[in-house]
Amino acid sequence: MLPASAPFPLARFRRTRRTAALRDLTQEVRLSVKDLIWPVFVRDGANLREPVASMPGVERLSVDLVVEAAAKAADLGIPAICLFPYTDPAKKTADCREAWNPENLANRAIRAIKAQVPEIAVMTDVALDPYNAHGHDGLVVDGVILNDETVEALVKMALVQAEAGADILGPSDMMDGRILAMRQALEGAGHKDVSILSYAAKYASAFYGPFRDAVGATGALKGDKKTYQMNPANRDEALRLVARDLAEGADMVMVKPGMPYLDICAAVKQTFGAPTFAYQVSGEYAMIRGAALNGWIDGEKAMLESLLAFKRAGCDGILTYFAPEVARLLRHQ
Ligand SMILES: NCc1[nH]cc(CCC(=O)O)c1CC(=O)O
Repeated sequence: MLPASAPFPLARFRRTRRTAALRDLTQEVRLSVKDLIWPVFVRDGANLREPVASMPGVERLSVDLVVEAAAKAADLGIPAICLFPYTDPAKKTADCREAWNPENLANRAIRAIKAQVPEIAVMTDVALDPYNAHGHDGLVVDGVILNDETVEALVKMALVQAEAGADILGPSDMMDGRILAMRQALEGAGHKDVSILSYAAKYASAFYGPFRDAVGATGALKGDKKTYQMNPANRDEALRLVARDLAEGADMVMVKPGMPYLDICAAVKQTFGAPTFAYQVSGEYAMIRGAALNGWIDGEKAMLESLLAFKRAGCDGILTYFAPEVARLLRHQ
């Protein structure tokens, strides 16, 4: 459809921009607190908060403080929180067994939040990178990231997360076949109502740098993730991956990173009409926050504009480290 318009001066586009009321009336998409998923970093200990140097304003929180943060997020109306553990290096092993320890940090955090703030949806990260010393999302043998063996490990990890009470599993590993394997295992174990939000189109991106700092994986990563994460040049492949993951039983899909991949967000939503999310990743956060802290841009306006752009692209929601701040700003709009 080509939007119709009369020739000038019959059409004057500035008429509907003249006042705030007219601009509000003709606004096409809106950002709501209900669109937000808040990623948080969890660490061991009690009453501990630790700043993440490359993400000013973001902290790693001990489980007790994550529960408090979840309660605040729920009060603000944020529907979901997504947990990323900062794992004790002593617990990292080649076989990644801490990943399916029911008492690991992530699972303790899930249980604590669900016990005290049941109304907020808890999303997890399903990938092995917090649990091995090399920082890869899968099992590594002789420098090769194994696919099928990793999928078996991810299934065990997914099951303990579901057991701990997770509402949404977030496989971020980019192995092939993991959605079907997880979905079948969940059905078999009686977790038929646990959702999977597949990181379906996840690109091998430089924008994850600050996150790897936050989870303590920066120095550790050997090489890069290009044999499993996508080539930033590819668009058709993203659509094939989304089709595949939906066919394997994903309830929702994600494009990641966000801002440099809005074309992919739009194509995914238009093609499949499935619940589509974007992850405004750590490097995107750092760019906006860093420029704002230097006085180079208006941070609040830039964060709101960046998130509105995801809605315009067709996303149903956004994972963003700005979630609580944005929720507060939206209350006063
Ligand atoms: N399983 C790894 C994972 N899960 C989420 C992110 C990145 C999130 C961000 O940058 O904010 C990453 C990093 C990576 O793939 O190396």
